Amino acid sequence: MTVLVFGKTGQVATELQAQADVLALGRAEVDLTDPAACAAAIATHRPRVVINAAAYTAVDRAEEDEATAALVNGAAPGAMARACAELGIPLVHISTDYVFDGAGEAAFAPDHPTGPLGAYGRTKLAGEDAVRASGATHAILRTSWVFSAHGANFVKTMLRLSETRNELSVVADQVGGPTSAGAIAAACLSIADQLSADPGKSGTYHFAGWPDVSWADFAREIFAQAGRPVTVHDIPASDYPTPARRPANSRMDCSATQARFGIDRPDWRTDLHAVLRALGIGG
Ligand SMILES: NC(=O)C1=CN([C@@H]2O[C@H](COP(=O)(O)OP(=O)(O)OC[C@H]3O[C@@H](n4cnc5c(N)ncnc54)[C@H](OP(=O)(O)O)[C@@H]3O)[C@@H](O)[C@H]2O)C=CC1
Ligand SMILES: Cc1cn([C@H]2C[C@H](O)[C@@H](COP(=O)(O)OP(=O)(O)O[C@H]3O[C@@H](C)C(=O)[C@@H](O)[C@H]3O)O2)c(=O)[nH]c1=O
Ligand SMILES: [Mg+2]
Repeated sequence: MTVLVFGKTGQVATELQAQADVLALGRAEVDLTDPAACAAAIATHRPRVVINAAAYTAVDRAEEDEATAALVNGAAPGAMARACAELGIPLVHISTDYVFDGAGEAAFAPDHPTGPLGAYGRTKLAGEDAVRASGATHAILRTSWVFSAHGANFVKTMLRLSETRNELSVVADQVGGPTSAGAIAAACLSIADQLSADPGKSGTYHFAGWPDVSWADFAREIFAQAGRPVTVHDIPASDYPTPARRPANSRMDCSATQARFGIDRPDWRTDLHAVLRALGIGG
C-alpha cells in the first residue's frame, strides 16, 4: 500500500519524493489534461492515500489559456476525488491563496468567502469545489508563495536577476507568507497519515510560512542571506503591470491546521537558509 503522488518534477512533488517512499506520476505517465486518466491511475494502483501536487501554476499564462488550466486545476482534481471516494482512499489536495480576492488586511480563515481575481485562482477554486463535492475523505491545503531549490520560483528569479542588477523594483503592496516546498511536503505527509486514521479531519485548511511579508521584503531577505548587494525599491503593483491581477492581501489564518493536525507555521527565513545552502549560495 503506497502513497500515490500526482506530479513528479514540480517543487512540492520533488520534496515529497525526497522525504518519503512515494509513487510519483509525471506528465509522461498521467497527463492532467485527461481527467479520466487520473481516475484510471488511482484505480490501477489502489494506493493507501493520494496526494495531488501537480497543477497549472503559470499565473499569467493561465489568463490566455484558461481552458487548459481548468482541465488541470479543476477537472483533474475532481476526477481524482471521485475515484478516491469510490475506492475509499483519502485525498490530500494542494490549493492556493489566489482563491481569495485579497481585500483588507486581516488573515483569511479557511471558511472566508472566496473571490479569485484571475484565471489561475478561478481554476484552482473549481478544483477545490470538485474535491469538496466528491464525498471523498479529503484535506484541501491552501498554501502560498512556494519556494525551493528546484523548479521556478521567486527566490530563484531574484537570484538570477542579482547576477546582472544591483537595483530592483519590487511590489510592496502585496503581502503573504512565503512557504518552502519542503515544509509543504512534510505537512502533506503528516496530514495524509492523520486523515487515514481519522476521516473526521476532512476539510479545507491553510498552511503558510511565517512571518507575512511583502514581495519587496521577501526580496530583501533573499539578497541579505545570499550576500548579494542589491538595493530593493518598494513599488506599488500598479507600477508592475502583469496580465493577471494578484491579491494584495494573501495573509492566511493557519490556526486550524495547528489545532487539528499539530502543524505550526514554519519560519520561512530558516527554510530560505536551507534552500540557499542547497543551491551552494550564502552562509
Ligand atoms: N508555486 C507556488 O508559488 C504555489 C503553488 N501552490 C500549489 O501547490 C501545488 C504544487 O505547486 P508547485 O510544486 O509549486 O508546482 P510547480 O509549478 O513546481 O510544478 C507543477 C507540477 O505540475 C505538473 N503539471 C502541470 N501540468 C500538468 C499536466 N497537464 N499533466 C501532468 N502534470 C502536469 C508539472 O509537470 P511538468 O514539469 O511536466 O510541467 C509539475 O510537476 C499546486 O497545487 C499549486 O497550485 C499554491 C500556492 C503557491
Ligand atoms: C520578477 C519581479 C516580480 N515582481 C512581482 C510580481 C508579483 O507581484 C510578485 C511575485 O511574482 P511571481 O511571478 O513570482 O509571483 P506568482 O507567480 O504570482 O506567485 C504565485 O504563484 C502561484 C502559483 C501561487 O499559488 C501564489 O501563491 C504565488 O506564489 O513579484 C516585482 O515586483 N519585481 C520583479 O522584478
Ligand atoms: Mg510565477
